[in-house]
Amino acid sequence: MDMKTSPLALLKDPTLLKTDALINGEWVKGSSRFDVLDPATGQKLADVANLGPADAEKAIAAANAAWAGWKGKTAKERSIILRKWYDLLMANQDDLGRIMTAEQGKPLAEAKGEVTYGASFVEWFAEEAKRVNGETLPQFDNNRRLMVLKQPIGVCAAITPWNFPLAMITRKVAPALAAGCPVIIKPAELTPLTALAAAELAIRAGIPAGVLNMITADASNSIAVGKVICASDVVRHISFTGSTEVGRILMAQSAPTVKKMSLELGGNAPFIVFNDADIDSAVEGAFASKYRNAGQTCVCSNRLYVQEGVYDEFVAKFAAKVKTAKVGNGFEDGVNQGPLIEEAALEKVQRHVDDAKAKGGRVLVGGNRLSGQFFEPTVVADATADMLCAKEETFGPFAPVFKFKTEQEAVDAANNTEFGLASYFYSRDIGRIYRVAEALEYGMVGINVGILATEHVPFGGVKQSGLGREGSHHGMDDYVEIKYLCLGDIQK
Ligand SMILES: O=CCCC(=O)O
Repeated sequence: MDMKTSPLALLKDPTLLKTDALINGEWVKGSSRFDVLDPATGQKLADVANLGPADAEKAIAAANAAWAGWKGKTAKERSIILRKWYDLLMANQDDLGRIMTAEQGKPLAEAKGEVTYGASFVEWFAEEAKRVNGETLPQFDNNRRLMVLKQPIGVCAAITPWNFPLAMITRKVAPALAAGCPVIIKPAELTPLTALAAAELAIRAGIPAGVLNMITADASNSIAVGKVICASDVVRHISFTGSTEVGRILMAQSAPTVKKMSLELGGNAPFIVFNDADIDSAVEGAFASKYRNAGQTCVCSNRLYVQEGVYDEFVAKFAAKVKTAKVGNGFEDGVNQGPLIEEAALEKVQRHVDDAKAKGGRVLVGGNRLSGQFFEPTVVADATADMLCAKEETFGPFAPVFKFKTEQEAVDAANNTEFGLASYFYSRDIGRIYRVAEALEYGMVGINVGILATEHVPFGGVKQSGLGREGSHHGMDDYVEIKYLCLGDIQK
C-alpha cells in the first residue's frame, strides 16, 4: 500500500484505520492477512487479519462470558453507551465516509449519507432499549397472577454484506446490544475497514470487552467461520443480509441447533408506472431507486413496468435523465455512479444486457463496460418476460423497461417471482393505490416514491426474500425471548 497516494492518507483521525480483528476487547492480528482493494482503482488499501474457525470459537466464548455483565446493566445504562456510539459515528462521519468510498466505491456524498443512515439505527435502538416492555395478563383464577417477560436471547451473530458496510451492521447490532445481547460480527471480506472503524468507535463509546467482537476473514475462511457460528449451541441468533442462496445454506447449517434467524435476502423489485402517474415524479423515483449505489442494493428496482399510454413519454424522459449520470471514482466531485464491487458483478450486468439485446431489447442508454470496474448506466426498452433480467436480480446499473396494458397484468408480472422484498408503483388514483398496494406480494411497497428505508420503519421481505424485520420497534423482536410467568398461591 502506498500511503502517499491512498485515499486513506487523508483521514482526519488515522487511528480509525484498523486492520486487525477484535476479540474480547483485544485487536487480533491473525496468522495470515488478506488484501482489501479500492474497486475504483484496483489499488491495495490495507491488509486485514484473516481469522479462522478457532478464532471464531474464541469470539463466541468471549461473547458468552460477557453476556451476564451486559444483560445485567440497566436498559438505561446500555442506552447511554449506544447513544455515545451514535455520537462518535456522527462525529467521525467524514472519515467513515472516506473509508467506505475507498473500499466500497460509492460516491463520497452517498457514503456520508450511509454513515447518517447507519448511525440512525444506533440512535433509534438506544431509545428502544428503554421500551422492551413486558405484559401483565388477566388471570384465569384469582389465586394466580400472569406475566410476560422479555429477556435477551443470548449470543448473536451478524453476517453482513459489502453494499452497506456500516448500515447493515448497525441495523443488526444496535438492537442486539440494546436488548442485552453480546454480538459477533463477520463483516464482508470486501469491506472490512468501515466495520473495523465502527468497532473502534464502539470501544471508545464504552462497549465492554467481549460484548462486541469482529471476525474478519477472507472468502474461504468466511465460509469456515460461518459454519462454526451456525453449529454453535451458544449462538442463539443469526442475522444475515445477502443472497437467498447463502441464506438457505445458513438456515440449513443452523437447523441442528434450532436458532432464531433474521434473513434479509435477494430481491427482484418491480417498479410500476400507471397511465395516471405523475411521469416526471416517476422518472425521478426510478432514477433514484435504480441507480443508487450503482444498482447494488437489495431494494433497487430491477424491472420497470410502464403502462402503454405513457410508455413512450416515460422511456424518453427516463433515458434523458439517465444520460446525465456521471460515472467515475467516488471521490471526484459530481460523480453519482461509482465502480461495481468486483469482476463477477460486471460480468453479470453484461450478461443481462446482452441477453436482453439478443431477445429484442432496444438499448437507449449505455449497454457496455467502461474501463476498470465501471459500467455505463444502461436503459433497455421493449423488455420481455423471457429475458434473464425479468427473473434474476441484476444488482447493477441496468434498467429494463417492460410495457403492460392492464393493472392486473402489471400485478401478475410483479408477483411472478420467488422474491418479495421491495416494490414500487406510481399512480394518482386512490382506489388503485389501495388495490395494488394490497395485491403486491412484497414486504415493502413504495407508492409514488423511489426510496423507502429509514430507521423507524420495518425493513424486510416475504417469500424467499427473508425472515423478520429490521429497524422500527419490530426490529427488537428477534433479539428477545418471551417468557411466561404463572405465579400461584396469591391468596395464602
Ligand atoms: O441492500 C440492502 C439494504 C438497502 C437499504 O437499507 O436501503
